[in-house]
Amino acid sequence: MNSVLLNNRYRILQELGMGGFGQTFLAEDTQMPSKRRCVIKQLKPVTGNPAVYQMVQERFAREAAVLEQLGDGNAQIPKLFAYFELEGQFYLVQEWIEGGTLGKKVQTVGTLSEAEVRSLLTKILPVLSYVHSFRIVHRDIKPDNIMLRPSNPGSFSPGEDVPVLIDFGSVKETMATAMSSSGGVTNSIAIGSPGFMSAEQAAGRPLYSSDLYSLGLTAIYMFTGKIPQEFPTDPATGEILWRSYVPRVSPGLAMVLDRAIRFNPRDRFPTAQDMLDALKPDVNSQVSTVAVAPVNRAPVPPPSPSPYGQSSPQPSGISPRAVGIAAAVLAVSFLIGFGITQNRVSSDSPIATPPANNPPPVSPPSSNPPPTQTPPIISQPTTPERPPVVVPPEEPEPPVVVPPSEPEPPVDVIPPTEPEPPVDVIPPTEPETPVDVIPPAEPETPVDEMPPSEPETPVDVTPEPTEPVGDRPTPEESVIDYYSNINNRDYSQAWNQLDPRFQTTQSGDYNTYTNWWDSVWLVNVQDVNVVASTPFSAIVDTTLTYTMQDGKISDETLRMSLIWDEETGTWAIEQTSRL
Ligand SMILES: Nc1ncnc2c1ncn2[C@@H]1O[C@H](COP(=O)(O)OP(=O)(O)OP(=O)(O)O)[C@@H](O)[C@H]1O
Repeated sequence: MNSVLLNNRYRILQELGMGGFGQTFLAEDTQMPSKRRCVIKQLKPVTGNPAVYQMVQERFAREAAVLEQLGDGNAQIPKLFAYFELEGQFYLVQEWIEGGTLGKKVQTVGTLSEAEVRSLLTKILPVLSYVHSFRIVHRDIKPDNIMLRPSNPGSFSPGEDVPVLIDFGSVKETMATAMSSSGGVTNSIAIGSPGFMSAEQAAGRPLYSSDLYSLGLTAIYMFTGKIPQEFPTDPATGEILWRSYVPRVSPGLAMVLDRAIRFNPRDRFPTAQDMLDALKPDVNSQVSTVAVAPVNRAPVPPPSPSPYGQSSPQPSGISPRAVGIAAAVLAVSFLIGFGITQNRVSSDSPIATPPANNPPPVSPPSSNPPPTQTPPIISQPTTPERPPVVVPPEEPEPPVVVPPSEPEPPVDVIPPTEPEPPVDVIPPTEPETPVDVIPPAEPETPVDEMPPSEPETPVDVTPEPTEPVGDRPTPEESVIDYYSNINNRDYSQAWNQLDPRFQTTQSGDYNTYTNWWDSVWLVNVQDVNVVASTPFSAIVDTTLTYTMQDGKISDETLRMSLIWDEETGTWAIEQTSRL
């Protein structure tokens, strides 16, 4: 392969890694005067279906645009130099980051001191904050995906390392696009790395705080050289019990890490900035006691291949209990069901929908009869008089850089938060077969591979996925984005994805809407299937699994009517009804 120029331009110098979606190479760009080095990431889509492949192509182009934007705006994210498609495979050409990964460093020089851990966290959190401001969840924060670039190349001074985030999950997720057995679009696996991945992310619904969870476990790895699966968990709460392995950590930092890795996202820091603030000595006096723990410079055993072929650090001997923890997370995934994963809550993404059947337009599931709804009929083309996007008064429209809007963590852990139903709305009843998913039960069989979300071989497309018009989002994408907003507690964005008529006639008011959704911990989109569509309207059947705050789970399928709003360039949810 050395003599061959990839895309008539890039000379492959060396393979850097091989993962579940392809390979990563170090290459030189023969069309640059300097023959500068670059990293080429080759990605193979999982689908063999031509219709899905076209969708992958389009998503890949969009994700590449996001990666370009991210890399251009932050020195701690590799720049995207180019992207292309060749013989059915997709390629990203990225800036080569000098240095090694954090995982490699711990393996070679040993665990880090508290000062070093703090320093790295303080340098990484602003990058995560930046990434989240683009409404993107990285989804694969772990020691092997943090490069340490010496600030002074040539000298290796641990304190001066600048962490660089590599390997964003969104592109891999795009490659995982597949056709579900019902003909809808789905993702075949959850993206992330077992152990470092939170339960909600394993279930296909990553939140901003999922990255903070992974970062917290990465920090604990820096301290201990142990991957998350090596720690026991509290059987009652699901929390990872790591403190006894780092006896000399200062209480302040221990508290920060404890909160970052809480099982329930509501108990974590809502934003990267919050976590950064908590690390500052002036905010948390306990943190000011920087206990410099003696550094164990004994190298950590080298990693063995992870399920995705990534060089995740692995224990030399994983205890059965540790394996059980990983399996527990995956068990939760199974319980909730792997669904369509849309990590990026794109600003160009329209559409949203509340669980139809319920009272308020955007509310949690219920087994009660839904309010009478108009039968699903393809709606009229968008009326020119359609009012502009309504911004709820309670939550002003986020600024250009949209901050993550996860809810403030409650004081208590996983409180039953069934809100009072609105007067004119039938409250959702308890799901018939509640399943306890918080905390995860110890699974019987350890699983160290991500299971495919769609167990059956995909069936041919019926009907074809909607054809995007230009850069228009598809109805499927819009539905997915809507629920991503719900899961990210970005209610104002979700509310704006409802047609104004739907807002007033079905949802009651914005407060009702948010109260209802607050009773839902996670909505997992299992399947999105376009039943009929025109350029102006679409009927979409969406199968959802709701995990309530109290751990109960219920499923429902909604028939959603979407209309195209030319003014905002988005699909709006006009009405929903339960099938
Ligand atoms: N921009 C970069 N600069 C320098 N080295 C990089 C860069 N990107 C990746 N690498 C190196 O290549 C290795 C493998 O890359 P990467 O993690 O992106 O893919 P992978 O492990 O092959 O598969 P997967 O995408 O499934 O994780 C990394 O661990 C890192 O050492």
